[in-house]
Parts: sequence; C-alpha cells; structure tokens
Amino acid sequence: MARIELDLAHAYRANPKADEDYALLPLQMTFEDGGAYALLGPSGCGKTTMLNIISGLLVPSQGTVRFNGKDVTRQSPQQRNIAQVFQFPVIYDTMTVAQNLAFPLRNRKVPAADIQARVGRIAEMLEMSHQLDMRAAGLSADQKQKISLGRGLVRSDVSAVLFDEPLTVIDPHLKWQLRRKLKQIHQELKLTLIYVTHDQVEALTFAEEVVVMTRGRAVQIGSAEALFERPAHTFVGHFIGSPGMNFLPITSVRGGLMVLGHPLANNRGRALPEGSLKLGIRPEYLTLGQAAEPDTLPATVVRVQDIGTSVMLTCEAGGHRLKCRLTPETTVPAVGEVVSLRVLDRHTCFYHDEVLIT
Ligand SMILES: Nc1ncnc2c1ncn2[C@@H]1O[C@H](COP(=O)(O)OP(=O)(O)OP(=O)(O)O)[C@@H](O)[C@H]1O
Repeated sequence: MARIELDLAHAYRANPKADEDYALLPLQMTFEDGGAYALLGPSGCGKTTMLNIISGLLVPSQGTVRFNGKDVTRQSPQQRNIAQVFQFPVIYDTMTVAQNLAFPLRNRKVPAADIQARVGRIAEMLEMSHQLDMRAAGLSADQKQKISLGRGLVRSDVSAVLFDEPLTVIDPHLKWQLRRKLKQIHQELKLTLIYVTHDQVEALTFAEEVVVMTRGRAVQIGSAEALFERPAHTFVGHFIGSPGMNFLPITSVRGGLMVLGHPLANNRGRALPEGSLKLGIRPEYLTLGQAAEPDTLPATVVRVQDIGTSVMLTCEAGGHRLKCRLTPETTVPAVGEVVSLRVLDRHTCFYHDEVLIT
C-alpha cells in the first residue's frame, strides 16, 4: 500500500493560460496509506482526470505524483501496482467466478494455496461463495460487477485500489448494500481505496475522507461531518445536503450585521471583517423564533412540504429563498404567514469570497 502525494496541475490543451484551460488547477494533496477516500463533484469537475493521474493512465502536464515518497509520475499502472474497477464489468465470461477472482493473483504468480484462501475470503465478503463454480457468462450485470469489485480487492499487495463510479450498473437496492459492504471490506483489508462518484450519498457512506471538487479545484477534503457542519466553500454547502445550505448576502458593520436590510446585533461573539460577506445556515439548523424576538429575520412562507419524517418550509425574504426543516414539535405555519427566522445560530457559517472565515 502507498501514501500518495500529488503536487500537480493538468491541462489537456497545450499552453494553458486561463483557469478554464485546466482540467485540474494546481493542487497539493495527500492520500494517506490505508485510507478510504471519495472524489466527489459534478460532471466535468476533474474527478476522472485525477483518478487517471493517480493510476498512471495519464501523465499530468505539470508536477509530480509520489508513492511513498518515490516519484512515479511517468510509471504505468502496472509499475505503480494499482488495481482498478471501472463503471462496467471487466471480466472473462468463459471463466468461472473463482477463476475470474483468481486471475490477478495467477498473473502475479501467487502460490495456489494462497490464491485459494484469498479468493475464498473475498467471495465470502462479497457474499459470492455459493457462486464460485458458476460461469460468469450466466450471471446478471449486477453479479458480474461484483466480480469486478472482487478482482479489484483480491490482491493484498497493491499500492491502491481505484474505483471509477463502480456502482453505476448496479440495481438500487443492491447498490445500497454494496456501499456498506465496501466500507466493511475496507475496515477489514485496510487497503488504500479511492472512489470516484458524483453521488453524495455514495461518497459519504463509503469514505472516511471526501474530496469535494468543482471546476478543476478540490475545495474541501473532510469527513462527512466536517462537510456538513463547516463547509469550507459555499460550493460544498450547496452540493452537500438535501437540500443544500441556505446562503444570504450580509454586510458586516461595527457592532453587528445587516441582513437584507435588517440590523441584527448578535453575531454570537464571532469576529467578522467589515464589508460584504455571506451567511450560510443549513435547513436542519434554521429555526423559527417569536415575532418579538430580536435578531430574527422576517420571511414569508411560500411552500409547506410534508416530506415524511419532517416538514420542509420554503420561505422568502428580500427575494431570497430559504429552506427550513422543522422539528416535529414545531407548529407548522401556513403559506403566506410571516415567520421570524433565527438565521444567527451557533451553526451559522460566514463566508468571504465564497471561502469560510468562521
Ligand atoms: N481526453 C480529454 N481531452 C480533452 N479534454 C478532456 C479530456 N478528458 C476530459 N476532458 C475535460 O476535462 C474536464 C474534466 O473532465 P473529467 O472527465 O476529469 O471530469 P469528471 O469530474 O470525471 O466528469 P464525469 O463525471 O462526467 O466523468 C472536463 O472539462 C472535460 O471536458
């Protein structure tokens, strides 16, 4: 296994000048040995580019890739000792499940007894023990992709296992099980795993650390909790959560804040620079105050949705929409009612130029 360090940038076109010319803007990043990481972001943000640079399928246009301190920038995936699992199954239809799982080990001339033990263990983890003697050709797309996952995980001597959206072809129910399974497998095998996805649930279930990417930039690397509680960039606030964080423009003045024309004195003792900032608060932390309560923002309820476990309010204030997930004990206001939103909570985050300041 390896500690992977990136200090690089990548542009597919020659002579890049503007930020838009880069698929990956200059970045420095370390994937610790034995960690489970997800690269998460919308289509085109640079996830696959980063994964291909780590695997050795792509040489970065600038900078270096190091495995355990050694420069591997120009080495192939084989030389780097990388295992990869792609979106679609890469298996041999004519072989049995066991032969498919054993293939990467046979290639490395692993002794037969060790192959049998390891294949048995991986099949058990993936709940495929009863299928070991079946031909792959007769299996469903889901089962074939499970074999691909197994082939990725079967070697214990790899630097890292890289997954590129591996659950795309999997049926939703099995997908849910496999995400958890992969997490358990990681805890047991302690391999370095890097997993590309655009699905936040998948990333947050599987990874210890999620790298959130947008437009060629890794804007935050953190645990599910950190991404939820303290988004380092407004993009992370928007992208993580369902729905995402609410944002409001504010002006910080000496002695308080102006929020959509309303002076709010209490910024909960946090030191803020003067000038134009943004306030961010998650729907889960936005609560309703009393009409006479100071430091609340008046807003009109425009939508009330019963979403099963809770009620989601959509409110409007000064042309901005805010979502508020009500706790079960809260009296639900009606559409058209004016409510008082406690936008300054201990969970409120403040941003300058889209970057978290406190
Ligand atoms: N071979 C290539 N040649 C030129 N541009 C490319 C190439 N591959 C990717 N790009 C561009 O680089 C940027 C990043 O693409 P990349 O595939 O890494 O993103 P992604 O986050 O993996 O997206 P997706 O989830 O859609 O695969 C995009 O603007 C894409 O159009």
